[in-house]
Order: sequence, then C-alpha cells, then structure tokens
Amino acid sequence: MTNSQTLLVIDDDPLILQCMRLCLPEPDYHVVTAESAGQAISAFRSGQPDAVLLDIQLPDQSGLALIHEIRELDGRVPVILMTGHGTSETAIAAMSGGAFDYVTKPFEPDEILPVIDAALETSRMARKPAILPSEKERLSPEKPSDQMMGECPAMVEVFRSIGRVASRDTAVLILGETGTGKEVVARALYQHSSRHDHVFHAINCAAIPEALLESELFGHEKGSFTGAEQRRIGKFEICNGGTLFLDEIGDMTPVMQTKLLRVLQEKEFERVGGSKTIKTDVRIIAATNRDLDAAMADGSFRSDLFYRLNEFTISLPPLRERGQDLRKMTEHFFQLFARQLKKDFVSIAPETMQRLLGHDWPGNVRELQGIIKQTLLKASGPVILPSFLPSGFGAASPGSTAGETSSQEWQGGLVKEIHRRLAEGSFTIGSDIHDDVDRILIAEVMKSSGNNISEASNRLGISRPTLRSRINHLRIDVR
Ligand SMILES: Nc1ncnc2c1ncn2[C@@H]1O[C@H](COP(=O)(O)OP(=O)(O)OP(=O)(O)O)[C@@H](O)[C@H]1O
Repeated sequence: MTNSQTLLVIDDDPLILQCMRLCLPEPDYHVVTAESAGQAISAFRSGQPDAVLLDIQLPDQSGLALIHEIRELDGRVPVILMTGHGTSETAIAAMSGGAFDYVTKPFEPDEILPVIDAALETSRMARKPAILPSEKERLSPEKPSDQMMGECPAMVEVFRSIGRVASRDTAVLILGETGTGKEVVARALYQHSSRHDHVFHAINCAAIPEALLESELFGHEKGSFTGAEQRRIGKFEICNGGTLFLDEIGDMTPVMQTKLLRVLQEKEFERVGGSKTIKTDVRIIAATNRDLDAAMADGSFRSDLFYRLNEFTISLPPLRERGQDLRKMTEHFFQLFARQLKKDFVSIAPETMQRLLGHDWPGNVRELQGIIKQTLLKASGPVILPSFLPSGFGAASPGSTAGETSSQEWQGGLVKEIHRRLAEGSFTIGSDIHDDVDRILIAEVMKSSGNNISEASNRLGISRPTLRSRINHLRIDVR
C-alpha cells in the first residue's frame, strides 16, 4: 500500500537529475527526468506527473514558455522553478504567471524537499477526486473504495450542502473535530466549483509561525525584514482567479486575522514592506476543528472575520454521533484495507464489533482507519478477534484498568506542568505546551519510523509538509 507520487524533473544538468533521484527515493516518490523542453512535454503527456521541478534555462526553450505550455495541458499541476542567481525577477514573473514556488541554485536538499513536498501535497488535494455518493449510491452496499460515506441525516445534509454551494463563489467555512473529513469536503468543493481548472493552494495556518504565514499569504518586498533577500509572491497573488484552502483557521493569531479580514472585505492587499495595492480574486475555503463560538466568546477569534468566512458553513458531525454509519464504515474499511494489505478477511467477531462500536473515536474517521489497519496487520486467520485490536485500544473507556492507570499517570504529569506554568504567570501556555509535546512526539515517532518522513507523517496523521515544517520550527534533531 504505497502513496507514491510522481515528480517530473526538467534540467539539462545530469547532476541535478541524479541528486533528485537520490533525495526522493522509491517507493515514496517516483522521479521522472527530462533534459529538454521537448522531452519534458512528452514525459508530461505520458507520465501524468503530480508536480514538476523545472530549470528556468533549458537548451531548446525558456522555462517560462514551458510553464505556460504545462499549464495549458493541466493547470492544476504545481510547477516549481529552479533559477540561478540574478534571475529572481524572471522567477517572480513566473510566480505571477502561476508557478507554485521557486528555489535558487545551488540549493541544499533541506531547502528544496519541503517545497517539493508542499507541491505534491497541493497536487494531491487539487487532483485526488473527492467522490460524493449520489442518492442511489448512498443506499447501495457496493461503494467505490474512496467514496465519502454517510447515510445518517447529518451526513446527508453535508452532501446536500456541498452540492448547493460548490458552484457558487461564496466563502465556505468547514467545521468539525479532527479526522471528520474536512479536507475531503474542501477538495469536493474545489473540484465541483467553476474554478476547478484554476489554481488551488492550501495552507495549514497552525503549522506556520505568524511572521512566515504573513509572507506566505501576502508575499514580501526585498529587504522588508532580515532575510528577505528577494521579493516573494504570496498565495493571494498566486491564487488570483483560483481557490485558497485555509486549514486550521482557528489557530490564526489576532494580527493575521485582521490582515485576512481586510483582504476578504476589500479584495486587495499589500506585500509585506510594500506600498503597491494589489487586487485579488480568490475563493476562500476555511476549516477548523476549534470551537469558534467559544473562541469568539473569549476574544481569541474575531467575530467580523467569522461572519465573513461564514457565508456558508458545513458542519461535519463527530463519528460517534453518526449512528449506523459507524458500523457500515467499519465493515467497509475492513474489506478495503484487507484487500490493500493482502490479508485474509471474512468476518468481524461480534465482541470485536461491540468494542469498536463502543469506542468514543476522538480522532474520528482517521482514527477508525488507523485502528482497522493496525488490527488487520496483527490478525491471523479470517475472523477478526478482539485480541487483534491494538493493545491499549479503548483503554480510557470505563471498565479497562491497566491502560487507564498509565494514561492517568501521564495526564496527571501534564496537569501538574500546566499548573506550574500558570503559577509562573505564563501567557503562552497553549503554544508552549503544544510545542513541548510535539518535540517529544515527533522525535519519538521519527525514531521509530527510521527517520522516514512519509512513514512518520502517516503515523502522526499529518501531511509531510506539516511534519517538515514542525521539525524545522521546533528545531528537532532528526539525524
Ligand atoms: N465520510 C467519510 N467516508 C469515508 N472516508 C472518510 C470520510 N470522512 C473522512 N474520511 C477519511 O478520513 C481521513 C481523514 O479525513 P480528513 O483528512 O478529511 O479529516 P480532517 O477533518 O481534515 O482532519 P484534521 O482536522 O485532522 O485535518 C481521510 O483518509 C479521509 O479520506
């Protein structure tokens, strides 16, 4: 079961091609190379890459002209440009023309890999079909493997809402606990919109520190702050005419909320350190797992921004409130993953099903999928017995004792630490504690995944770009 993505690297320098093959190993990545524009176009047509890495200077055609051709073939494939020193103005022109990002040669793998991962992630979101069930399919037992499931009234309302709002140009706010399917809904909204063949970009507002997020969204002028060596074009400029998905919007700081509100109200903004006002026409889809009513009540989320984003809201119910859907999804994922993992599977023992149905599922559909995969990996024989469930599963539910004690122990430690910091008068407890937990969590999961970013991001249930950005931001040593 691999989620390998294809990157087309176009450069006439064999060293760069070789370096990219080494840095992006199979089976997580599949690298296809081309040494000229001519080769690149045929590789693009036959290989359907997920993203393109393109040198601006090619022997037979300019990189800029090639971007244009690639965008004509498929405007949703992100193109990253490689430029030499002194060609940054051309790169900026390319960004305004729809390139995803650019890097300046020579570069270290650490510089380019996060950009490539972000491009591949964007491509996945823009192009992986979000399949919604029709009325007939909802009631049919045979489901396409990756169709979004749901027959309970709240999910039927979600599908209807998507149908109602996708083709309109309104902002949409998607609410729901973690793992309830907000990203799938965002993809469905984009893919069924009139902007579906225009640019789509996604930003995880929680994964990027405030200063970087500002420049990521609005761009900056050369010299506007230390380290701003070149002008940078932000997402609001690149996505002009397209769609921007702002994930984890509830984690945005008040300063950023104010800036976002202005661009939503006035459809214009300035780059950081710039004075020129730039017009933009971007459809915003935002999502959060935070309780925005509570955040508005305690003043951490601006209510005027909420009303602006909330032109239309889609609320995903938690899995534990979806009635019979839980049983149906459990059966569906057992069958699907057994096929993918090539495991024998015939039935789920009634006691196993009972334990699965009795669980609270705080991580919702993502947690359900993870538990089912782990159970299948442990299973021997065609009947899924309760002993195949991961150790500690359901430990926090009443009735289980050993797991409860150990989880109470570490939670007790955490409570003490929170009170210590409260007593110190800290005003950044939330972010500090999250950072401390992430430092330990990410370092341990990376270690147990052999420092494999893809495996660790799967286990953590976050994307590769988010993981890389957390590793960089928290300066976690993963070597
Ligand atoms: N109704 C559904 N039917 C089938 N699969 C679903 C459904 N909802 C979500 N999934 C699957 O569950 C997983 C988690 O979904 P997704 O990433 O969209 O959740 P999310 O709400 O965006 O999570 P987070 O808040 O953590 O970012 C994905 O693999 C997705 O395909």
